[in-house]
Amino acid sequence: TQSPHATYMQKCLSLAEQSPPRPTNFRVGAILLSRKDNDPTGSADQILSTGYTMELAGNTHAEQCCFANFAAVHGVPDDQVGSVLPAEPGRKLIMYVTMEPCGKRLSGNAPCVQRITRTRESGRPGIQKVYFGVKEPGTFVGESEGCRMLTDAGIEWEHVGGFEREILTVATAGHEHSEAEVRAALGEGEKGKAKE
Ligand SMILES: Nc1nc(=O)c(N)c(NC[C@H](O)[C@H](O)[C@H](O)COP(=O)(O)O)[nH]1
Ligand SMILES: [Zn+2]
Repeated sequence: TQSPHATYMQKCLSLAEQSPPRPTNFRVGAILLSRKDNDPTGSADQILSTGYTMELAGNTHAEQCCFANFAAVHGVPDDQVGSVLPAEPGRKLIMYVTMEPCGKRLSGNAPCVQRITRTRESGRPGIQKVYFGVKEPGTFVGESEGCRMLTDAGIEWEHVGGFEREILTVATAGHEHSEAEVRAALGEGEKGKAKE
């Protein structure tokens, strides 16, 4: 059975390409969906929302826009999105995102891992699993904390391989040394050469 992860990662990449390039963040795309239990091909998936970096006004992240878009459709403020996300038995909420959700932001705005964990408040199941295409490169915050924080919050995560170079190229398009950053993140920097 063909897993749906690659298809969704490519959809997230298309979303990320709509993000305006900036030197101060990464261009990322995110999809929120509801998946029926024991449906490995995602044949019964229901897409609930999508988002990309700076889709909404201000210094907004893809995951943040994904939640904000859903909250807007349901007439609640962003920080109450958990109260309107579906909580159906036999289905799970899943997020696909091109880059590991941030655990820390230089701007000091609420990190996306916090926004994801908050969907599990007041007894609602919220987001159960996050699939991402690359770990966050060290450009802004050094060693990324997102995965560890998701695990600490009891949220599963999984890396979907195969799109690293494309994801990083799109993510860093607004950066002055994008190519070097991509090579470094892929481990093709000085260290990489030594291995050859
Ligand atoms: N997963 C993820 N989705 C995004 O949409 C996005 N822009 C980032 N980027 C992570 C990076 O760590 C922060 O962009 C910098 O730390 C700057 O912080 P601000 O974005 O200004 O709050 N990460
Ligand atoms: Zn974020």
